[in-house]
Amino acid sequence: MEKNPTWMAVVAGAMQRDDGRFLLQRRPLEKHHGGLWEFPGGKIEVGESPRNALVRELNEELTVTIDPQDLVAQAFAEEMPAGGRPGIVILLYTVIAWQGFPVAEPGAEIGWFGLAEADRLALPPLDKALVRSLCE
Ligand SMILES: Nc1nc2c([nH]c(=O)n2[C@H]2C[C@H](O)[C@@H](COP(=O)(O)OP(=O)(O)OP(=O)(O)O)O2)c(=O)[nH]1
Repeated sequence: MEKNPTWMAVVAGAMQRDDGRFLLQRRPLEKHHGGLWEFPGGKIEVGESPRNALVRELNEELTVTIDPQDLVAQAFAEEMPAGGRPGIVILLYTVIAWQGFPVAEPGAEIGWFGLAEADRLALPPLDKALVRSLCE
């Protein structure tokens, strides 16, 4: 029997501005959870550590540069496999420092939201729990 073939490991970053707001980005419409707001991040690639995956994703998506040591484990959440889609384990890190000004990729949208406001946005189910972990 195959061991755990159906789970996907995803990393995401919580970037907080001096005014207390967090950066969220809107998923492209054609993707799973299209149009919903989420923390920037993505899938861990083969051979990559979670931290290095997040450093890469945030550079690709937002052009910012991050030292892996500036990532602090914040929360995790999981979604069971369903409808032929793999399960997801998502690891959220707080990004305590970054270099550069976050810029969205062409076609993508980013915004800065207070936690109460973020909680009212259309979020993927896992992100509800992740946003709430930041309120604790
Ligand atoms: N990046 C990100 N993905 C999330 C969040 N919440 C959540 O359920 N997901 C899900 C959506 C996707 O099924 C999966 C991540 O996939 P992705 O499409 O962002 O990853 P990626 O950039 O590596 O994808 P790809 O286009 O290169 O295939 O995790 C979140 O806050 N951030």
